[in-house]
Amino acid sequence: MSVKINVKNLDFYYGDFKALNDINIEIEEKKVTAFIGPSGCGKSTFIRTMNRMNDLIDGTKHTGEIIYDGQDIYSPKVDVVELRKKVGMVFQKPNPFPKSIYENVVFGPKRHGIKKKSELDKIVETSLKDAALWEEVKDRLDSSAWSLSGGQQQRLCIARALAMKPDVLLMDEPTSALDPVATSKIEELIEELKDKYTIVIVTHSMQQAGRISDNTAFFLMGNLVEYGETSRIFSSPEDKRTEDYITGRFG
Ligand SMILES: Nc1ncnc2c1ncn2[C@@H]1O[C@H](COP(=O)(O)OP(=O)(O)OP(=O)(O)O)[C@@H](O)[C@H]1O
Repeated sequence: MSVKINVKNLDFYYGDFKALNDINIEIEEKKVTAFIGPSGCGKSTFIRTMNRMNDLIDGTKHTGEIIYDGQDIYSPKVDVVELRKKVGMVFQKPNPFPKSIYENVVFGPKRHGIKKKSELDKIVETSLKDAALWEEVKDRLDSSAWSLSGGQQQRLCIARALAMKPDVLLMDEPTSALDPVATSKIEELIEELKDKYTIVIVTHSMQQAGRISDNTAFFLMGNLVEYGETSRIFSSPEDKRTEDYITGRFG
């Protein structure tokens, strides 16, 4: 197995509150890793540390390391803008910009200095194809992104992340605001994307984790209780707390 992100002894604090406690995990390359656990256990906090989105919140601090591409992402040598380009993120609620479909996809590449129309056109087509949205929007690229359905908007947000040519895609409950049909489209898409990208997904749905992930990590009150192959975690969990959670006996 090839490790893409190696987290070592990570503690994370909001002010005095310790939200993550001594997390150690190896995220496998080109696999889907699901984070599950009850509300407030630290799943979102943890996924947000992986591209330093928590830096935007005042009063946070951490100890430990997140090794990506051979170095700690919190090292002063790391350029956060470059890091977020390589480790892209898709959020719970689709959040396209109030711009056209085309402009949403090229937003990042343009900010990174790509100006040539032919190059931008190519990025739009490739990213939308990879996000399984091209066929639905190719004749209306100039329409507002807000004219799309929720599921289409979320695929557009995935296309927007893919336009940056990321290496890792972090998804924080990407289907929680979507209906079952749109959800299954995103799940199919994730299945396809893992050929090219390392994917980490936070999900409230154990069924979803079971359907789409290769590995599952179960969190409880800031601790990583158990981590392993999804089929094993769901069929024979080693920790009683994992078993209670996946069988619905938790709490
Ligand atoms: N910006 C913040 N400031 C202070 N505390 C926070 C902040 N964000 C999260 N927390 C706290 O950190 C803990 C973990 O929250 P987090 O959102 O990571 O959990 P979660 O497992 O993703 O929950 P959910 O499934 O409900 O989204 C919670 O106790 C939460 O109240």
